[in-house]
Amino acid sequence: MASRQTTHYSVIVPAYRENGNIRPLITRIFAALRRVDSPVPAEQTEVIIVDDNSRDGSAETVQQLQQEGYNVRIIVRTTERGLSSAVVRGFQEAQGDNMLCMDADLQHPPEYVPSMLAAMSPSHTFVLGTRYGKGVEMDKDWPVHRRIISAGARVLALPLTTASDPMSGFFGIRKEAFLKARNLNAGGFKIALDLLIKSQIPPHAIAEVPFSFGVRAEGESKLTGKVMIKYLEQLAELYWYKFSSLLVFLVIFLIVAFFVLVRTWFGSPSLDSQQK
Ligand SMILES: Nc1nc2c(ncn2[C@@H]2O[C@H](COP(=O)(O)OP(=O)(O)O[C@H]3O[C@H](CO)[C@@H](O)[C@H](O)[C@@H]3O)[C@@H](O)[C@H]2O)c(=O)[nH]1
Repeated sequence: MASRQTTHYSVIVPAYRENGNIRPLITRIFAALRRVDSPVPAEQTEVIIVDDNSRDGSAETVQQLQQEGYNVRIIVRTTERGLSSAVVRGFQEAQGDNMLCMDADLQHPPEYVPSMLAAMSPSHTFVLGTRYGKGVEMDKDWPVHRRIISAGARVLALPLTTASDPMSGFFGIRKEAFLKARNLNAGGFKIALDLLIKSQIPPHAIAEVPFSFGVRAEGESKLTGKVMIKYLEQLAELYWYKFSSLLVFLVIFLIVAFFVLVRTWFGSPSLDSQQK
């Protein structure tokens, strides 16, 4: 197992009832990292699974994988729940400077992990796996309603960021950028969007990596109506976060402009009228 000092790369996997996907995920990540052409050494990479007390054998599977020599550990949370807060916890625990987040369900291709990890640097502090890049095709089995929800969610976020797919759950951030973020929204699913704004990632610091979003290998999606409502709440908060100072400036400007106009229209009392 890699020692604390040599872990430069961390992969964070939020997981809830994903036991069936954990073994193929971990073995495929490390197979990709062990390839001779991998830009990132497997020995310098850790995987952290943040599980919300699934009680489906996930912890035992991780234990077996550890015994087989894989650098993977599991954090089992018993008092907290939720995808975004699980990702934040993983980032807090990560030892690496380059931190990647991906789903457990193999919708994010594990073979992309080495290049995604390597894409982060002090000048590219954010890497985004995008489903809207050139030549990317959505899996034809991806349900129509999910495509519509995804497109709608993306349009609503357009004024907030230049990133092409801020809804993506396949993204990475450098530790120093993550540490800049304050008051992260730990509810809902859209932690990448929150980080892009609250870590103040400039457009030129975002490296985008196009990938094809597959369908779930096993288990069920946890994206419910409640998660979508949480997204709308999050958007309202982010709009306020990003545009409130502009709004205050605009209001002050309008008030000043109003008084200037009133003064110009009605004029100040002339000297003549004052002398009368
Ligand atoms: N620890 C923890 N993990 C969770 C929870 N809810 C979901 N997860 C884990 O988070 C990952 C994504 O959850 P899914 O339920 O599979 O989400 P999805 O519907 O496929 O949505 C994905 O794609 C969206 C884009 O369409 C993304 O916006 C979203 O973030 C996610 O990546 C999976 O590994 C899942 O086990 C939770 O409450 N706690």
